[in-house]
Amino acid sequence: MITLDTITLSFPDGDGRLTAVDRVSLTAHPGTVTGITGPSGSGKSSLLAVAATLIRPDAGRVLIDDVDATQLDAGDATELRRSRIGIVFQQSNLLPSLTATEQLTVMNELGAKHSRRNRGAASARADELLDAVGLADQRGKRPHQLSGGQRQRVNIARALMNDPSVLLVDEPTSALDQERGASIIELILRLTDERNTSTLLVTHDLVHLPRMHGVVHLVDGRITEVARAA
Ligand SMILES: Nc1ncnc2c1ncn2[C@@H]1O[C@H](COP(=O)(O)OP(=O)(O)OP(=O)(O)O)[C@@H](O)[C@H]1O
Repeated sequence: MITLDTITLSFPDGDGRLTAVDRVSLTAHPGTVTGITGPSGSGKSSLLAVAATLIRPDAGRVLIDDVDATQLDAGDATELRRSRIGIVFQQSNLLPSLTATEQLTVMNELGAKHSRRNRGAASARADELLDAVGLADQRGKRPHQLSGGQRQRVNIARALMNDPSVLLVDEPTSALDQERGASIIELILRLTDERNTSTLLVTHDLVHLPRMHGVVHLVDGRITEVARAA
């Protein structure tokens, strides 16, 4: 579970500061996808970066399974991120020289020390996840040999490698056509259900929102609207 409690985040802006996220609170429960939407510059990616413990907010708490990440030192926050949080960035950041399987197994090396798998178990886990995202027959391919949709599936599988309880996804459909985008959203919904993750999904694509369990709408860093469970 993830709770963002009264998060405020600002950036230096000329002589003053620009408030990118303004007192935002939300909770995502296991097995649900909460959509975060809003116009360009409304703070969606900034909010996700705070949820990912990549940026410390000016104020507010980030509770990951009841641990307040904002109170941890950098090392413990990194450990928490690696063990509990899966992140799918907007830009595919797959490593060009690695096969799909290796993109996942390398995450095992980076995972929290106490939960690291041995090589065989990591490889079996990678196979199982690539199977789950529909890439069982593409395991040996490198990013340039995969389509945009397939690369996004590898990204999603990779984010799940270390059994996160929280899954954070930034604009997963932006580089895809409508049909492929819709199938990526369906995949995230299914994996959220099967793996019981608390998922936050940033999208500006309104067509996907009815499929989400909850939706928050941001304008100028503030929540202006909450639909359903969020
Ligand atoms: N590192 C930064 N330094 C300064 N200002 C920033 C930084 N990151 C974001 N901002 C500003 O914070 C505000 C929110 O940006 P953010 O990227 O979170 O919006 P967004 O809703 O994700 O936009 P988009 O849909 O275009 O990706 C914007 O005004 C942006 O210019």
